[in-house]
Amino acid sequence: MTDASQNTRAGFVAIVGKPNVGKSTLLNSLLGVKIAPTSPRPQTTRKHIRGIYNTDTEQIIFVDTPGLHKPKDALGKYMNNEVHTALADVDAIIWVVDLRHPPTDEDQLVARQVRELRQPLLLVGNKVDAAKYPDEAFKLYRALIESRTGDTTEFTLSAQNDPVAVMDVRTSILGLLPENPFFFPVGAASDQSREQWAAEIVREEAMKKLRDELPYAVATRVNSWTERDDGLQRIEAEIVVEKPAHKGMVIGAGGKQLKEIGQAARKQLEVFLSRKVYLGLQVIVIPNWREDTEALRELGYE
Ligand SMILES: Nc1nc2c(ncn2[C@@H]2O[C@H](COP(=O)(O)OP(=O)(O)OP(=O)(O)O)[C@@H](O)[C@H]2O)c(=O)[nH]1
Repeated sequence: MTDASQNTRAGFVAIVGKPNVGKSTLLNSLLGVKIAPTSPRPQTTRKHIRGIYNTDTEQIIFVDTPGLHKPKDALGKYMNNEVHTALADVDAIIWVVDLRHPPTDEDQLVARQVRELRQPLLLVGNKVDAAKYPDEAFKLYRALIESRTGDTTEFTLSAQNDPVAVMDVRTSILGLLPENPFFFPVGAASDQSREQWAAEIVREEAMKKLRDELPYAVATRVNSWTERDDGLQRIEAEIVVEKPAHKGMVIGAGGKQLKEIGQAARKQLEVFLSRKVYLGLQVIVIPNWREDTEALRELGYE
């Protein structure tokens, strides 16, 4: 009998870091395909999204954690729980920091978590392309975890436009994988359903357009997805807001903003699906959904 586990190595890797440092961007480059949503606003990644990288004999399962922050409401608490769950049982941790700035309180919070963990750590100093004093900044981040006992490997890079450096990170991770059979069938790129993926793209585009506090009160879901004989993908989605007053803000004067959100999302979906897409978008109100455990579950935050 052949035992696949003799020849294969596989493991889980968590990506941590405060909001907006480039975790999703790094994950996307590590995978080579777009999985997690990226946008210029912090806290875009609310879901526990995994991406999987396969070679013939190796499998890396990435756990993309939401930004660590001080919980303000039920959603915030959910997010911090996610971070703990993600870190408890992984084989390696990638901590992403933004080299454009020295560490903040939020980085200290992440560092406190990372310090306690014995797994190998990859400290990734990101956005070096836009950093004035990257070496000085890196020193300050390194100092936050001086007392750590586990191995630390350091990288300075630009997740956005330095694929060669990102490949070094991936090679380093591959070297850390324990002997294991594959956890997921080869060919699986993500454990998200296509509906969840499309909903994230709609949310990403909505958040780019919306201003101030509103984006954090926006959730999205896809209610139906059908394929016509000619290949057209018909997707019906909802943007969920928590107050009636927010509805109009999302729709915009004469429906202009909703139309723009829909167009931008449709374009993205068409690129990734290589198919024509019809995207139907509705805005609905679920009062205070962020405080409502039931609604959070319904919207996929569990
Ligand atoms: N200049 C520069 N910007 C980058 C780089 N990597 C990411 N960014 C930008 O930083 C912003 C945040 O990137 P994300 O990947 O969404 O960050 P994140 O850490 O996943 O954010 P959250 O989901 O809020 O936790 C986006 O506007 C990215 O385009 C980089 O290497 N250089």
